Amino acid sequence: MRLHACAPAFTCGLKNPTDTIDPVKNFERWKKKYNKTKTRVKQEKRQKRRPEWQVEKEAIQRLVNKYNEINAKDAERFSDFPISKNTLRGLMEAQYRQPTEIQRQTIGFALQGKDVLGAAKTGSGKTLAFLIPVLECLYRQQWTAMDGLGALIISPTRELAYQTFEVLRKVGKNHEFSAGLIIGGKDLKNESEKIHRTNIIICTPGRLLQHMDETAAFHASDLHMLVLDEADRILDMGFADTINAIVENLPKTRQTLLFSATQTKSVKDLARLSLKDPEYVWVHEKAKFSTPATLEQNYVVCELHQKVNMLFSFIRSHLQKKVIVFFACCKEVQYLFRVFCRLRPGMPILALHGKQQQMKRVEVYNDFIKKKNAVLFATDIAARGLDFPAVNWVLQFDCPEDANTYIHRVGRTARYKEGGEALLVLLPSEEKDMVSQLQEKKVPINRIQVNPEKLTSVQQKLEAFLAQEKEQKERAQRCFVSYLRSVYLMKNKDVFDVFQLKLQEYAASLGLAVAPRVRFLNKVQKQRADPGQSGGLGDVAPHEEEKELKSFKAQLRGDGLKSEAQESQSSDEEDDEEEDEEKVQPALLSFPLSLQETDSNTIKKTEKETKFKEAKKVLKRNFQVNTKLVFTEEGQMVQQWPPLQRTAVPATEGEEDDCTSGINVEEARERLRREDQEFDKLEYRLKQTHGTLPDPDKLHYDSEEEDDQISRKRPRQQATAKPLDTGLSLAEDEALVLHLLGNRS
Ligand SMILES: Nc1ncnc2c1ncn2[C@@H]1O[C@H](COP(=O)(O)OP(=O)(O)OP(=O)(O)O)[C@@H](O)[C@H]1O
Repeated sequence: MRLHACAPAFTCGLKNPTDTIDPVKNFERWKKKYNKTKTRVKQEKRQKRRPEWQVEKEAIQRLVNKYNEINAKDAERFSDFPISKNTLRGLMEAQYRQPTEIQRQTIGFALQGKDVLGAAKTGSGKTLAFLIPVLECLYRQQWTAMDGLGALIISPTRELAYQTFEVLRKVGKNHEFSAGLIIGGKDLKNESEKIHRTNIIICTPGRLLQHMDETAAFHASDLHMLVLDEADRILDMGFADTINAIVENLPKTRQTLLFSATQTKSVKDLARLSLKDPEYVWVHEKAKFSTPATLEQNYVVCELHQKVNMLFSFIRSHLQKKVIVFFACCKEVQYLFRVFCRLRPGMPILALHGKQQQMKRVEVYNDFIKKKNAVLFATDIAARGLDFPAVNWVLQFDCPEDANTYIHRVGRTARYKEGGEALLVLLPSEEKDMVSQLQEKKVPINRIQVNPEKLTSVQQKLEAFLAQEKEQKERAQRCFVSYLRSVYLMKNKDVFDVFQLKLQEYAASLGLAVAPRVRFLNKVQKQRADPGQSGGLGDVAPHEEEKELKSFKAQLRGDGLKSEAQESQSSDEEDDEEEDEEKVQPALLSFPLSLQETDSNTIKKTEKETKFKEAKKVLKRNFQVNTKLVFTEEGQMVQQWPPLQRTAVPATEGEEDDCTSGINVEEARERLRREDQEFDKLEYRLKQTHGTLPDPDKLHYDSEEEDDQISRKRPRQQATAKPLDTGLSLAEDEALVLHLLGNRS
């Protein structure tokens, strides 16, 4: 018997044949199962009768109970973290399955409610590292539209804010929260109506502060989480006041997350944000290099007057690549973009800088994302955080301000396990100190040689363009002055020395026959020669000079942040003009995360209608239709924009024809000389009247408008010569007009 009793242990689950035929035992087994199912069904019914929020609350509690058990080391998938089903589904649908290192190491701390300072190389996935905790934080609180602002994400640039908003839309689409993008624009009223119902705000600092100051219904007293993306940039001296003022309006109980690729542990910064025992997560602190391993980095030393030729030659030899070229200031981008379009290197050229109006910036951003091969001319506005897919090359045409800026710029390529190449162009005077700075920051960079004989010279062509187009010449002059000013304002005088630059050669390389007068340099030179003289730049107190320097640099780079921060006080005529343009655009995109697709579709629809209407208007406006359309070998239409404009100096006989049959360089030079004479005469006359020469920057102030905007200040006859901006490229416009004309005839 005993043996029998033990038998099941040895039979390994084999049933006793007598069981199957014993009806009593069978019945008991059935009854047991039946009772179990009955209780489960009863429980489920009871559960269903309970309100949804209560069920959710229990689910939340189950998640929260697991927070203390989070083991970052073992988390191989997002589902290994105790995060809500809605977030997990959003991540899966966006094809995010395994967390990256920075995500693995920070999500746990953030879920536990700790303040986090996260730093990891560029392209390592910092955005999700803060977006997931933001969604989970509000989910935990069962946040609703009625609760107002729950999380605030501050970005240094509008582009980065826009990009973060897009990622949030993707991963947060299964949640019910509303999200808003506040990145400038003047339509405060429209924003004010929605802002108090927005749960997650992604913003640039200036605009947010404006709402805090001016929108009565808006308050952040219930804020649970503050995120500073690219924290070191936001906490930079130039933005300190804005951040201080914002933080004053936030509750002290909030949780704070700071992320950047180049983070400092500056005690001052942390005190400003009142962080509470923050967790420092520096993923690549012990890494041999501070840039991605898949990034190949080189530099060349090139004379200033050879840089434009080098850029052209570089582009010509990388026609099938996606390239970003970084410049020191907006006016360089504006000028070189235009002339490079006209040089037709054989690939699409785009430009992104802070003087463009917001819609244009977004359009360029999206355009560049879509393109397979293209070159983007940009200021440092594009240096941080932007995630352009498949960028092969980053070329730094102008030396970056410091090693951190270098790291962020090159970080636009070699993102998330991809490869990339970076080339830094240095002047002989910049080489020694910049290279040692980079080595200090653990940037592996090698010098390579460029054979000067292999460079294609474009100087003559530029001279010819400037001879044909007065506006272009003015742009070249402003580019010249702005570049020098940007060099002069650089803090690190060991790297940047404006007095070592050969001005005449540089001017010539831009196509200018004569180097424009640079008033501030003359002033400094005088000051140097006669240090006792008062009223010069040397009189400025050091800290004031620094402040001025910071603010001016922000303007030069056109990084949007500073101009936003000081929007209301800006005395810069150009910015005013631009902000007026922005008035017509809604600056707040606010709607539940799941509904956003519909809204963007509506915007597109209306855009299309107006393009057609505008094209019809173009027909009525003596549009020049007999213009050559040029295609590359791959069949892509070559940009014909910007259109030609006539010079102020009347052309001699025969010169007119040159526009269509190529460029007569000699005649163009002659014209340029005559124009310079005219310019000198004008200067002389002005000097007679005012006693001092005008600043070339100010003299041409009114032509500083948006790239493809029609200047409201330009003389009438020039304004009519400009084509109407239809929102299409000129080539597309022309094709459309030709098509319409064809239909009429
Ligand atoms: N877990 C993940 N799985 C797959 N791809 C990811 C993951 N996390 C991020 N990525 C992708 O990696 C790329 C870089 O991410 P992200 O822009 O967040 O980097 P970053 O660290 O913020 O870079 P930067 O310092 O330049 O701002 C993006 O294209 C993103 O979609």
